[in-house]
Amino acid sequence: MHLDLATLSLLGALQALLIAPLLLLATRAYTGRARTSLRIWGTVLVLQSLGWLLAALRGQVSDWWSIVLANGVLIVSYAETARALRLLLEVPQRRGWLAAIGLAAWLGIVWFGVVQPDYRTRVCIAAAMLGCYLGMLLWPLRHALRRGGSTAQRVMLLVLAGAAVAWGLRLHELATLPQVGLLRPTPGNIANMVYGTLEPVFATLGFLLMYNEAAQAELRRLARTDPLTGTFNRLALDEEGARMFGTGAGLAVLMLDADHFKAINDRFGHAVGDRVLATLAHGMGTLLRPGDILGRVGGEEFLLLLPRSDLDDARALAEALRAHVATMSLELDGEVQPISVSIGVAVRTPADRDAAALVRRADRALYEAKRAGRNRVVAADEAPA
Ligand SMILES: Nc1nc2c(ncn2[C@@H]2O[C@H](COP(=O)(O)OP(=O)(O)OP(=O)(O)O)[C@@H](O)[C@H]2O)c(=O)[nH]1
Repeated sequence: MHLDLATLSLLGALQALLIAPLLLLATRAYTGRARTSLRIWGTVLVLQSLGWLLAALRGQVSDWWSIVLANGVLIVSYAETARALRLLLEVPQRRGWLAAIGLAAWLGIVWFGVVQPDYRTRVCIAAAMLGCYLGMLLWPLRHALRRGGSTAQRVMLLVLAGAAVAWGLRLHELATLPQVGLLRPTPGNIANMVYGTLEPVFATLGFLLMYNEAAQAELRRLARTDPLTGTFNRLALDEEGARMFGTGAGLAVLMLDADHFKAINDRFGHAVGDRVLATLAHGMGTLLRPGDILGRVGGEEFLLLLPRSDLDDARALAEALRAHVATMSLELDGEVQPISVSIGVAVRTPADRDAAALVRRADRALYEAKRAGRNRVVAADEAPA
């Protein structure tokens, strides 16, 4: 069987070129991080196809095209690949490092490509650069996989490992074969070209799987978040409440309600009222322990789930929250406006059948706190303090 490496390279270029517009078109339907990562990946494919095309023309066009420009374009595509994947892995971009590694490699390749031609040194430089980029992906991927990881991340790990193996073979040949060259049909070169030809499909599949996973996680986060305050919403509170109740451990629930909130809305307007709610949520959030769950159940009412807490813990936190809010001076339209919250507390008892029963008792305690004059804490089944 005769494998023509230039033809393989062209096939890789064609594949990447066919997939790229589909991805770039698809970006229109998305926003935010999802859109940015898809766009970067689409650009990566365009750059790769251009790079492979120029590389395939080695010997037929000047070295400035097939070495200097081809490598420059491919290096940018590898750096952008790392950027797109780091975006999906939610780790800092390190754009400075990506650019510095790419530039150093490109300068080295230009020097040993045009000024003092040396194929072996060029391949070593390219391998070192790819090694750095691979490291910048494998490190966060390893961390993600250690925390459980996902199928998509494992697929991406295989794709990256495939690239490392193909390059390892190429380096091995570089050290052992007397005659080397990009388009010589040696096993290492063939493995590299075959991998390079298939890579746009495999890597894009891995990327899309990871992308889909990140999009799902983002959707789930949005579906569980109250957009006004950034705290959990009722759906998340129901789920978390059921989960905490299901553990059988101690559980306390605080129902908090801003006092005379209607007056703030009436006087300063709904938009200012919204800002007050966000400030309240943020202020209360600063007093919570890891694992405590704060959410808005609606209007000016918040629910706080306190796992592994007894009545003393819950009352102490409720009192701290009440006191903290009472000292928050809100400057609204140039006026300092006092604000307070009333809080109902309930802790799990053997009679509670589910978390909802606990919430109902906290709600009744809150009603008692309001009735007793507001700005106070009342525990369920207790007389108002
Ligand atoms: N700005 C803003 N106001 C809201 C929102 N949801 C509900 N409200 C308002 O919150 C106010 C709640 O009023 P009430 O239920 O009478 O309670 P209150 O004035 O706080 O009085 P007490 O709870 O009895 O102390 C109403 O004016 C609602 O319009 C919201 O998302 N944003």
